[in-house]
Amino acid sequence: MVSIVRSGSGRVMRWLLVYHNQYHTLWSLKKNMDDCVGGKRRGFEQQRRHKWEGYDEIRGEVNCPRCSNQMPLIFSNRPFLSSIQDNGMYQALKICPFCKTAFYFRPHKLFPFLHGSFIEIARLNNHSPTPNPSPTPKHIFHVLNQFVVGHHKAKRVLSVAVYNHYNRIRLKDDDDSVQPEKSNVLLIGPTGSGKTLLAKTLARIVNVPFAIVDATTLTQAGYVGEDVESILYKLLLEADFNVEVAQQGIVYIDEVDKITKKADSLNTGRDVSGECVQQALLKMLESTVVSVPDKGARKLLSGDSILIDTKNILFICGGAFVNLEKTISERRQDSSIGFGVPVRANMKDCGFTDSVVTSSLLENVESADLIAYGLIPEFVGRFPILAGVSALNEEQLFQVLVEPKNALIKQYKKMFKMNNVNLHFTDDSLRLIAKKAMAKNTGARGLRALLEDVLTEAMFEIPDKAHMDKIKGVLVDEEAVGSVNGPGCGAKILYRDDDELEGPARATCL
Ligand SMILES: Nc1ncnc2c1ncn2[C@@H]1O[C@H](COP(=O)(O)OP(=O)(O)OP(=O)(O)O)[C@@H](O)[C@H]1O
Repeated sequence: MVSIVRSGSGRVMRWLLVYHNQYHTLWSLKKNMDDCVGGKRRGFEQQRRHKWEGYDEIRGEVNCPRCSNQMPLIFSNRPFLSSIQDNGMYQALKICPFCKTAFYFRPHKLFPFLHGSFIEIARLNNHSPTPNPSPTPKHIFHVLNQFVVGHHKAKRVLSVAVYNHYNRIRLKDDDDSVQPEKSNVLLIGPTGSGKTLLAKTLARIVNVPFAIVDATTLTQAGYVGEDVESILYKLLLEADFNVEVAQQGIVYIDEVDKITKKADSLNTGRDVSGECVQQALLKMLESTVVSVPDKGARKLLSGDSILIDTKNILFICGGAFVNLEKTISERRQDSSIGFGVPVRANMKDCGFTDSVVTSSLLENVESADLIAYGLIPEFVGRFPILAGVSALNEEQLFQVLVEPKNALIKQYKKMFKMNNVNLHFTDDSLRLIAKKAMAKNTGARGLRALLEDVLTEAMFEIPDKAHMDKIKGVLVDEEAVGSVNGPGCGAKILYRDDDELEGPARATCL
C-alpha cells in the first residue's frame, strides 16, 4: 500500500493506493469523496487554465506500478482531445521518468471512493543511460523489501553499494583526480534464498539492463562452452544494442562457488579448470574494453565485434559456498574468539539453532575465508563488498508465498481469475506448504513446485468452458496439500450446486 498526498493545499489528505498487481491498480480515497463530485468539489484545489477553463486538476504522488519509483501525477477531467465532449471523467496519462513506461489512469467511479486502474500503454525506452535521479539507499531498501523477504543486512549493504555505484558514474566528467573505484558485490547464501532475486530487483529499481550468467558454463576462448565475452553480449541484448546503456548495466554471475579449486577437485567435467575461468573474468570485473563478437558468435568465426567498456558495469556474483561457515568458524577460533572451543559449538551451546549459527557466521565472511575455499586472491580482491544471506526459515517461506508484490499466491490467484474463478487458500494450508518446502531443503525455489502439484488438476479442469459458470471457486486446504512427507488430494473445485465437490478432490476428500 502506498499513500498518495494531494498537493496544493495546506491540509494534507491521504489517499490509499492498493495494488491489484503490477499493472492494474485500484485506487481508494480514504476520505469520503462526497465533497468532490456533483459540482461541489470543495476538497480539491481547482486550477483554471486559460485554454481549458472550467476543468479541474487533482495532483498526487504515486509509485510507478512497474519500477515503484515515486512520480507526480495529475488527474484532470479535461478531455484528452478538444474535439471530444466533456464527460466529467478524471483521467491521467503519465510516462514514468525512471522506467519510461507510459500509463493511462482510467477511473471507474469517483464516489464514494475514487476507483480505477492503471493500464500500461507502452515502454518507450527500456533503460536510461544513467539513472537520474539516482534512488537513495533508503528508497532502494524500501523497494527491495517489497519484493524480497528477509536478508535485512544484505539488503542494506546492497542498497548502499548500488547507490554509490551509480553516483560514482555521475562523477565521470569531474576533473578532480579523485575517482572512486568500482565495488563489485559477492552474495553468499544457500540455493533458493533469493540471491538472484535481489540482483534482479536492484536492476529494476535503478532501471538498467540486467544479465544473468551461470559461472559453470563459462570457459576460456577456444574451449567448449561460453566465452566470458558472451556475458556482455547478453547485456547488450538486454539494452537493445545501445552500447552506452549496456555499459551501465548489472551482470549477475551465479554459482561462482563452482569455479573454485575445491569444485575442480569434484571433477566438474569442464575442459578448463575453475581457476582459469576466474582468471578469464579478472579484467572484465575490473575495468577493460572488451571486444564482444557480434551475434554472440565466437570471435574466430565472426567478423564484426562491438567494443564494451566494463568500468561502469556492476558485477554481482552469487554462490552457495556450501560449508563456508565451517571455514569462517575455524578462522574465528584461530583468532581466539572461541577460547579454543569451536565457535559453532559455542553458539550451539548457547541454544542457537543451526541456521542462526550459519547465518551469523556468513555475515562475518571475509576475503580470507573465500581464498581458503578456493577462489584466487585476485578474483576475491575484485569484490570489496561481501554480503551473506541465510536460508529462509519456515515463517519466511510462508511470507514468500503471500507477501511480496509478485508473491506466488498472487500469481496463481491471477491465473485463476482469468477464468473468472476465485482461488482460496486456508492459512494452515500455506503453512503446511512452507513446512514441506523446508523439508525439501531447496529454499523458496521448492514452493512453486509444491503449488503446481496441488493446483495442476484444478488448472486442467477449470478452463473447460462447459463447467466454468457452475464453479464457485477453488479451495486449497490442509487436506489438499497433504502432510509434510506425503501428497494431498489436490485443490478442491467448489461448484455452485451446494454440496458438489468435484475434480481431483472428490474421490479422496469426500
Ligand atoms: N527472500 C525471498 N523473498 C521472496 N522470494 C524469494 C526469496 N528467495 C527466493 N524467492 C523465490 O524463489 C525463487 C528462486 O530464488 P532465487 O533464484 O533468487 O534464489 P538463489 O538464491 O539465486 O538460488 P540459486 O543459488 O540456486 O541460484 C525466486 O524467483 C523467488 O520467487
